[in-house]
Amino acid sequence: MADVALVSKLPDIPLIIPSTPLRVLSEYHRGSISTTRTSLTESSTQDLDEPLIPLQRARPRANYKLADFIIQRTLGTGSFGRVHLVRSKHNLRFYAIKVLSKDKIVKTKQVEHTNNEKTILEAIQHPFIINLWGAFQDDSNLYMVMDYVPGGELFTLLRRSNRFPDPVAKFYAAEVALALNHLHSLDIIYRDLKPENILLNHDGHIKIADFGFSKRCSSVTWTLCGTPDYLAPEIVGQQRYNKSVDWYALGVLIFEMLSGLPPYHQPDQNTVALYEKISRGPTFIRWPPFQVNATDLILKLMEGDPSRRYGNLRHGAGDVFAHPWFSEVDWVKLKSREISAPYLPKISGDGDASAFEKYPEDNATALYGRPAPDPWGSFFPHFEHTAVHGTC
Ligand SMILES: Nc1ncnc2c1ncn2[C@@H]1O[C@H](COP(=O)(O)OP(=O)(O)OP(=O)(O)O)[C@@H](O)[C@H]1O
Repeated sequence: MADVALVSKLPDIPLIIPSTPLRVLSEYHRGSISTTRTSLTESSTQDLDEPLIPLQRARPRANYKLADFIIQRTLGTGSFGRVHLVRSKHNLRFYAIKVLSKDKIVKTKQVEHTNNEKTILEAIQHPFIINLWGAFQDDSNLYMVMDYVPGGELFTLLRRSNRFPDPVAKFYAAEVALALNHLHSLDIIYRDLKPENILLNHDGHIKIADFGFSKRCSSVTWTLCGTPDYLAPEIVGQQRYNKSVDWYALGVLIFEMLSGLPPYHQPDQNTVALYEKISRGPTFIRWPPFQVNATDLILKLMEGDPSRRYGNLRHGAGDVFAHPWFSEVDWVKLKSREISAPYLPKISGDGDASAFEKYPEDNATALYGRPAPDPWGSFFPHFEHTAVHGTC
């Protein structure tokens, strides 16, 4: 392990952040996809798994209800609902609540993914992964109460900076690698790594959010899900795959951080053309002038054959940690957040949400907690039915 911590040098490296309006940035947000192939269902994958030891809760059970919070504003929107900044009426702290429409989840066949998100998140305690404090439901929606991460998305910082200098990309990549290693040690595949899902805390360290596609799996699985730019060739090729798809995605992330765009990006490219390029592999692309070690690690992570991919070899994540591109990283100090982050979000106070883009506040919040027919409640047994009726 290196004596000199990476990143003791990092704060000297200026990040050039032009003041691009956030609304423009949001147009480039990439949607995640999820399709469970009909011939091979999720349940068939269970048969291939060795039995898994049930996950333990990382925090004591907390019972929340809508009336415990005052909703402040929207922080983000997703396929099934919104994430709001809220304030607890009891301890006056700020939290983020993700609200998901049960109807939309059922209609898009995401019930299992949503239940996975909740059970997995409540079992994880890691410095670089979002904390889930509790979850509940009312007649129409599911609610997940998380720590509020005020620094915004790494995506926003990257688009505003155009690209990151090598040591900055290395800092974020190293924190992501630690988080992935932790997830994999619990047999969890994350499956949606991208800058949009990496949030920055007040101290500039990362918090990975959005576990909507994460899954416990000790061996292989089949579901086509993730974000097209970040899909490993075996997912695109509809083959079975394992947690090494997360290491592949780390390779794409490093490429995107260093160059500003993902490896196979082309404006107005359709998904079929993108998938063809992913299948052919990164040696066919024109490489920007990265440092030799960076290129080498990206190629080892984006290896098309999972049995030869870094992170999936005999030494597992150890090979990634020991790669020369990471040679300056003091992994122990990094994990304990003793290393200063390269960029400190400008946050004026506890509930400051200026790092997030502004979303029109529709009147959906007025409907939260309202009595309604509830045909889907039993599909979500881990979300307690505790919501009060009426406004919050
Ligand atoms: N704990 C949090 N603190 C601050 N902001 C958050 C938090 N969780 C989520 N967000 C914001 O809300 C956005 C949407 O959250 P998330 O990705 O979890 O929702 P989603 O519905 O699963 O989205 P998608 O459909 O894109 O997968 C995030 O990109 C982020 O900007």
